[in-house]
Amino acid sequence: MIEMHQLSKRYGDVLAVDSFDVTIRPGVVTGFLGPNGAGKSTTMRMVLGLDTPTSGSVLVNGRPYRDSPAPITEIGALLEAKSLDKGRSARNHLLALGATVGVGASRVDHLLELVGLGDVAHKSAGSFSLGMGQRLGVATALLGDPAVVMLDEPVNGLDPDGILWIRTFLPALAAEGRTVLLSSHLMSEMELTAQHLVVVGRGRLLADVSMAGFIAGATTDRVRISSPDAGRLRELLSGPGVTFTSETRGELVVQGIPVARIGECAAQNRLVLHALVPLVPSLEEAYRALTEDSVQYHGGTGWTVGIGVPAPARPALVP
Ligand SMILES: Nc1ncnc2c1ncn2[C@@H]1O[C@H](COP(=O)(O)OP(=O)(O)OP(=O)(O)O)[C@@H](O)[C@H]1O
Repeated sequence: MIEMHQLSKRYGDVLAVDSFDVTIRPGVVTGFLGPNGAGKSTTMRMVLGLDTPTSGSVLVNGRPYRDSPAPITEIGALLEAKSLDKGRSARNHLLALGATVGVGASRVDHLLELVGLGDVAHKSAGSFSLGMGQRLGVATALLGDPAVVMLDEPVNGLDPDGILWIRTFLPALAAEGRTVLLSSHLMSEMELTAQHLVVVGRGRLLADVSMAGFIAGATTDRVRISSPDAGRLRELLSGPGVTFTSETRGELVVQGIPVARIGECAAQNRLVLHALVPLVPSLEEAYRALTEDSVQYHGGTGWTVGIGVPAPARPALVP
């Protein structure tokens, strides 16, 4: 378990982490989300004792990580996949690290197989692709069979097979009773992997809530209509504030008009409906709605972050 108590970090004028009160619990994968510069890496560095909090504290399994008598069994982390001795083979890299903490060859070989590097165990880690380096980083994090696993962007550079592996592997680690904290900018993967979310923006805690609660709190007013009279319905529903975001033969997605009004309109005009479905937002839509005010670094394409509609009132996302 990771417990943050009023955890804060200031770099000069920048309050990178502002009074986080968060507990990352065992048994589930917790996703750590936030725009660039939100404070995720700073938080993870403080968890590991690599950065000292300006104020507040963070405990790993009940004590500061620096005070742990057997740190490698407390927490395994992947922060920078390429921080390894590139001259060594993958196996020798793990053996060298393992030797400092009493982990032997059989566990190293088991881990290499587990992360899919068994066939290249004797290749130089310096020749590894980004994705292979990520796999080796995950193996390194797991060397000490740690109770807490913390991975920063582990999916970065992985091929589809590797992405699928992370998607099943991390929930399996959590199901064993471990605490798993995962940061990623890949929303679709996060939605499939994490059961709980901690969302930060500009150093502030924006949400600490279950995945289901997060998505349920962000309603969209998009409705999918399937009807042989789709063209006529479109004419009748058109008006100020109403947009049609997708249209194929016999199907419309309309935004800006309540679902009940659409049904009434169809009934009044004796139009046949095959389906009238309020659309559930994706994690990406829910995330953008919550963080659109917290994005500091916008691209220069004229594209606006956010889903184009005002964020609806949402239930509290921080306990
Ligand atoms: N060593 C440092 N010195 C000064 N400022 C720093 C330092 N580390 C981070 N910052 C600042 O703290 C803020 C939070 O940075 P951090 O790297 O924690 O964000 P992040 O959420 O991990 O971003 P990203 O998603 O881009 O990795 C940023 O404004 C960053 O510029």
